[in-house]
Amino acid sequence: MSWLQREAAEEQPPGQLWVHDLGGAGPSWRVQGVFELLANSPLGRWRWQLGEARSPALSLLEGRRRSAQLLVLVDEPSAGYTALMGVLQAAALLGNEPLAFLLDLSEDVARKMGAHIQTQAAALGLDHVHTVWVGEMEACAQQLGRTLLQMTGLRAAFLSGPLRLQVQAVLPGAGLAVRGELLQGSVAPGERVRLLPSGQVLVVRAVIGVGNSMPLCGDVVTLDLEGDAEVEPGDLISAANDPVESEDEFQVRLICDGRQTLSETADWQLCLGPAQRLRRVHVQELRADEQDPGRGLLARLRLDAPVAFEPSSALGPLRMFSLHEAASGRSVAAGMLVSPCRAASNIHRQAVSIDKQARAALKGQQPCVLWFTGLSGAGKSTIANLVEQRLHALGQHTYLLDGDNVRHGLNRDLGFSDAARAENIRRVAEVAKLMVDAGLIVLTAFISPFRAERDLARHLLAEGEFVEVFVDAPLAVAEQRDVKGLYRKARRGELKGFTGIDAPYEAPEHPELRLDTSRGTADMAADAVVALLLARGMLGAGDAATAASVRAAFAPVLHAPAAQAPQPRA
Ligand SMILES: Nc1ncnc2c1ncn2[C@@H]1O[C@H](COP(=O)(O)OS(=O)(=O)O)[C@@H](OP(=O)(O)O)[C@H]1O
Ligand SMILES: Nc1ncnc2c1ncn2[C@@H]1O[C@H](COP(=O)(O)OP(=O)(O)O)[C@@H](O)[C@H]1O
Repeated sequence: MSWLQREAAEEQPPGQLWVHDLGGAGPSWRVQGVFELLANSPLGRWRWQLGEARSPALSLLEGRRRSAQLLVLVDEPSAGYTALMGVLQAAALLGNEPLAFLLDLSEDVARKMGAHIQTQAAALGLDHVHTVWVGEMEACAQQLGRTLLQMTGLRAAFLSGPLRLQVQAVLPGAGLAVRGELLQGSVAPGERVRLLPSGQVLVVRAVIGVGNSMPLCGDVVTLDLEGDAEVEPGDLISAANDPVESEDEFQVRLICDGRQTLSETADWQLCLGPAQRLRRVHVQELRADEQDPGRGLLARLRLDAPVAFEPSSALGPLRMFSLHEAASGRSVAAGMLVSPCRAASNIHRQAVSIDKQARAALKGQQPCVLWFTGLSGAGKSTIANLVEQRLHALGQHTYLLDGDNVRHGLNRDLGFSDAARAENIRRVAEVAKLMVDAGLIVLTAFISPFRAERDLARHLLAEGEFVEVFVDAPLAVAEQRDVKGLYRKARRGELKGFTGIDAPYEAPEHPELRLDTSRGTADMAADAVVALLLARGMLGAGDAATAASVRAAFAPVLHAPAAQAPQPRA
């Protein structure tokens, strides 16, 4: 057993139970007995924590932020139906969270109250509300254990989503190892993951979970990671090609402790998810929700650094936070991220009558992106240029986005770290998508060394709109060409992190076209690209006459033997 495995096994935490006590008098000795039995039960090592007596919304939100299962303790018949309603409304506010009520009441009162809870829950559209009666302690512990497993099981539904793991601890020792709760998806050795908010891409060397079984959502796992990155508790590890967003300014909904009044001028700290990492935050535009005063306050928050978030997610740790007074550390409110405040906030998508198809039809073409990827000097720019000339001559509307040029303008703030390259490609992909929406045939010529970012670009576009062209020249050939003298500099050690020398290039596995530029000429390669577009019916889509003239112009290429023109991969 490695030190990492030993450490992971020792620190495997039990399930967390967040208890909201409706009456406020604390759990009776019988309830404590039930919890005691549950803590040592084969149905899970549940550890309970009593939430502070505060508003139900605040309390439940705090529990979900910690990723705990929510349990409401009802121990007086007079706890009243209004209070119960408050809890159910809070659960609805949080978005149909699984919730259990533990009824420490006489049997007939418990039965009536249980029926009432279920009726009200159904009226509010809550599907996952359970009631458990505290009768005989052993039986109650068993029923509660099964209920909790069922509630946890709901979370296993998240297994199919993209990976989301919040880092709770960075383990000391050699290499980079982190521990955190698997919130969604799965993770396996060899996978590329993206650390957020930094955007760094790392490779998973080993996953140490519970025993030898595959870790499930809710499990705490330890990841042994390959790569160099600054990781802190609170960071999020996500699927490399399906990351969540990061932002530093949000519209939020706040639920305050009844005794507190918030002020915009005070110093606040925010804690997102269960990782307990506090961030300085500036509260702005604090106001009541006039349309729905019962749902707390609305505010705009600006953090000192971006955080990974997913307001639309059902995962509490990616959208629920607690707010603390900076001076005392006291928690004064809980809240939910509603949306990021980008420059374009308050702008809503509008159905437009002139859409991509209409624009493309006017141009008589089928918009797409020709994504050229390959080593520096492989021939991306040369070939993309020639292809654009050919398409232009055929009356097609094009635009060429070239690495060197974009880096002088839109992306002048980006260097060549993994994260900067990823952001470079993300922005280019977004721009290309807009241009496709405008009806253009877009050509991009970027090294784009990582598969994940190229996949991201592919997924931004509709089926068939992304044509990946692998401009494949062996490193030795590209290096010998050394168009800009950069390989020589890199070999002399004057240029660090140069692709192919000391920075990686991940060749496409299934490109639409592979061009071996060490064999054919640039002209032949350009013809092959046009031939592919023709073969796919992507040129001259507007009218039959254009289509015929395009085909006539490229007849020699279409019939060229394989030896002369590189052919698309099957
Ligand atoms: N460290 C390092 N690694 C690779 N390339 C470097 C580097 N530093 C500068 N250059 C020059 O930048 C061009 C590549 O920019 P890209 O935007 O295409 O790169 S990336 O794919 O986003 O990583 C590339 O131009 P091309 O040869 O046209 O690809 C290089 O001229
Ligand atoms: N078959 C070929 N395809 C493309 N370029 C070629 C080919 N054979 C030789 N070259 C030369 O290789 C160099 C490629 O440079 P460039 O297009 O700038 O590459 P990159 O896009 O990777 O930066 C050019 O000088 C070009 O003339």
